[in-house]
Amino acid sequence: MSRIRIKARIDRGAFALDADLDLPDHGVSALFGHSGSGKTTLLRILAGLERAPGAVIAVGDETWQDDARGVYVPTHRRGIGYVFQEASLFDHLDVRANLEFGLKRLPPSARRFDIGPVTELLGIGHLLDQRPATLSGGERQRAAIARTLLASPRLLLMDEPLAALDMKRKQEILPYLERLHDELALPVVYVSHSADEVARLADYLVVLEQGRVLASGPLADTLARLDLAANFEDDAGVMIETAFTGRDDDGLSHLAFPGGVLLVGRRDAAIGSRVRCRIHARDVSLALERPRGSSITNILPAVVDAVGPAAAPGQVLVRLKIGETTLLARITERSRRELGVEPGCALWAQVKAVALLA
Ligand SMILES: Nc1ncnc2c1ncn2[C@@H]1O[C@H](COP(=O)(O)OP(=O)(O)OP(=O)(O)O)[C@@H](O)[C@H]1O
Repeated sequence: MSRIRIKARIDRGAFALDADLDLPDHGVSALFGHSGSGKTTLLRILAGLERAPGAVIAVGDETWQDDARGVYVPTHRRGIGYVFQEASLFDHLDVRANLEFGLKRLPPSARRFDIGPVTELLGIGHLLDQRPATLSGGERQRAAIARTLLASPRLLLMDEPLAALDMKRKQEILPYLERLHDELALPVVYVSHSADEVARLADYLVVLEQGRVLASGPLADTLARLDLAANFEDDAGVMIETAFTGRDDDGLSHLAFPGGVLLVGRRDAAIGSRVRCRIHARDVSLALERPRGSSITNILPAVVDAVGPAAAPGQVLVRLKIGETTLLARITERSRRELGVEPGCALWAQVKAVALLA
């Protein structure tokens, strides 16, 4: 299978980056890490905006940098679309002219996307005659993404595209980013320091810390790793792929996963459709016997797989298996001791909240 290969070192004195990554050439790969961990630096090296001496950068069968072989493809010939935190649009042009800007520079044979489908995808068809200054932050960002797509990139790089937006605008734009993910055959490398954003949008996750790659793997497996939980802090938790299997008369929807079923609020979906669920470790508690008289709907039989430290002092994370599916629970060290929670224990996981991501 075709891959995105990034092998790069850079030494800035106070900061050193040393990465050797092999990302899938499809879907969304997230670069996650705290501020200053090197996410943007890595993206800039991939784009050719910053040159790491000796680096090897290859996307599929195209090599963009291999200094040992004297290969260096400049940024403008890499076929990259770059979306930044702040939407970059020409303020003196209306949205339509902004969109046409990238498109018109390409010969028709090189155009992968058309204005109609792209404006529909990003929900900006009604904004085409407006100037960027009259748009909301979320609309501007959607227009900027549309413009980038219309330049027909081979690879889309997104650097915290939601960071400048408030929560309401973030929620407004996320469904469009999901559609991008589902409907376009365009690999995306997405920089974020939000575990929840990553859980919602990514397929593959790279965790960076102080310029080093701590982990690199499929999203669900990587979010479920106990040794990384401290990096996700209060947002530690898993992502579970489920299938909608039906609804009870009282409106509760059934989401099946390998090992069990989650019951969630009303959801209108086609039978069999896939739903991503996010369960934070902070929303899972444990009981040795099946709780009775609890208002919690999702109480699942589980077996303890491993126990590790949580980011907060006095707390631990417990990795659980429910059939083939992994769940994380955050409890206090005292509860762990008192309940005797050890690998191999069979107990009950009470899930207080399930966030439906798509
Ligand atoms: N042009 C530069 N020259 C020197 N140092 C830089 C330069 N750009 C970034 N740095 C430093 O390199 C380190 C990594 O920065 P980078 O922007 O890659 O991190 P990041 O993970 O993207 O952070 P953030 O989430 O805050 O954007 C930081 O210590 C930063 O101060």
